[in-house]
Amino acid sequence: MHATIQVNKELRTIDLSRPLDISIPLTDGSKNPLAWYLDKPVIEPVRVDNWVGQVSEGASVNFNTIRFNPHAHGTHTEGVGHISKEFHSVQESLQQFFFTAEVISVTPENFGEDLVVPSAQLKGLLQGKNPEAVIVRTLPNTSAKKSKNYSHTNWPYLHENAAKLLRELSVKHLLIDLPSVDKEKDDGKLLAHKAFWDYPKNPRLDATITEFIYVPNHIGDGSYILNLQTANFVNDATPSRPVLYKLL
Ligand SMILES: N[C@@H](CC(=O)c1ccccc1NC=O)C(=O)O
Repeated sequence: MHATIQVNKELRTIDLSRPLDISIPLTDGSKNPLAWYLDKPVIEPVRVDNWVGQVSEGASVNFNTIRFNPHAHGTHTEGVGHISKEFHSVQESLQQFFFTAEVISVTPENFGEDLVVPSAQLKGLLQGKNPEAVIVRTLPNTSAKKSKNYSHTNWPYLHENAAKLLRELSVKHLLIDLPSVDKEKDDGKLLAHKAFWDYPKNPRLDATITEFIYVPNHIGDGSYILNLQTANFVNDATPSRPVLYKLL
């Protein structure tokens, strides 16, 4: 099924039968990716007295309870409520689900002991484009990202000015293939989160950050339509499933 959509004044076509999924599936397996010092998710049948919620154990249905953390266990989308004193559900920040998007591949640069994506690199890669969403793939891009335990690894992060640049370009949705856009252990500074959301000065309630995506190498850099869907959890963050469609 093809859909023709109007993007600004141009008509563009996408093929809905060719979704490019850039989420990481959440499982209770030992290969599920991890961060923030948590153990893997738990998916287990409900047990009440002698009853086990599993068809192979005699129940009529499979009836699992899932225990997981959206920030630690895979692809998730968050709003400014992730860092604010006041409660804000990410759902307040995501009320439309299709966006113009640009995939860029960045090479984090040495910065003291850290690897950082500087503003100038983002600026160069965006080539003056003005998408609603920017999808950041960090290089090297290996499939090990889908099953990595990131705890205590000091992963690469966006320089505060890189996040600020995206805000100044009015980018509403920032997606990245790391557990956080910020440094793992930063004493709570969260500089890139704050710069992107303009928090606390002028909090951007209509902007989201999606972390822990994986952009397979067969998806080239360039322009796409992004469908960003989440489970409807009322929380600062929720598991999400970003899907790209190539512009034909
Ligand atoms: N970088 C922060 C910690 C942080 O961001 C964080 C810590 C535990 C669980 C989740 C965190 N951030 C998640 O998005 C710090 O070092 O204080």
